[in-house]
Amino acid sequence: MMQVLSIQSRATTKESPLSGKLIVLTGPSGVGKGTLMRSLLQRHPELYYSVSATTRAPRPGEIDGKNYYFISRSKFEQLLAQGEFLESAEFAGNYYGTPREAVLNQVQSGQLVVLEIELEGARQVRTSFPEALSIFILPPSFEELENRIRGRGQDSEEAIARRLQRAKEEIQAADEFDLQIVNDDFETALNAIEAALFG
Ligand SMILES: Nc1nc2c(ncn2[C@@H]2O[C@H](COP(=O)(O)OP(=O)(O)O)[C@@H](O)[C@H]2O)c(=O)[nH]1
Ligand SMILES: Nc1ncnc2c1ncn2[C@@H]1O[C@H](COP(=O)(O)OP(=O)(O)O)[C@@H](O)[C@H]1O
Repeated sequence: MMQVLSIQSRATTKESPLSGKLIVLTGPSGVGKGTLMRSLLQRHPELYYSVSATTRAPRPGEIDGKNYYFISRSKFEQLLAQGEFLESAEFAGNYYGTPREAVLNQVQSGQLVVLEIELEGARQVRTSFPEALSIFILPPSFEELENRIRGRGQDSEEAIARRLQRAKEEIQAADEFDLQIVNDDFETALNAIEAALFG
């Protein structure tokens, strides 16, 4: 369960200068972000992967505190009101948010911190952390995206429909990001992310 973090006082909307590096990874549901992140973390365990809070129910195999902090809507709204999130958004009927203090501490201690977040959250981070590196993961085609989200077998028909509708809007925004990487061949995409992070 996520600890309620100490309240951060913020004089300005811009966060303090960073000594580490913040990376934002965004892409439509089902494109392969989670799979890419798991492989990247296996190659680079020194990366700090920001665990988000969400009101979505856990999928089979998802662990509280590892994949997400799974919390109630009232808890999420309490944390949001207390300014505990670096960014937050509603996506497909659930809330998602990045714990502010954990991320700031890690970046300010010189870590490479990865946020795997959707488009609205990425836009908020772009405002408060203009120096963050933002990467958008694209599917090779919309049909392939649908095949993957169905193939994953973890979303209801209603959830799939909502996610695919949102995916059309998100893909239109890909050019807002510093880098667009097509996740067609998995290893190629993984190597491209690695090259972006480590040069
Ligand atoms: N804004 C924001 N989006 C998040 C956060 N955590 C996860 N997301 C995004 O929420 C969307 C839905 O995530 P999830 O329910 O795990 O579904 P999936 O993308 O199909 O695996 C994805 O685009 C995630 O990248 C967060 O803390 N903030
Ligand atoms: N390059 C790829 N080619 C084919 N299938 C992929 C590829 N990358 C991921 N997948 C599969 O697509 C599905 C969705 O991947 P996932 O990582 O859950 O997406 P996201 O986290 O973006 O929602 C999973 O079944 C995953 O194994």
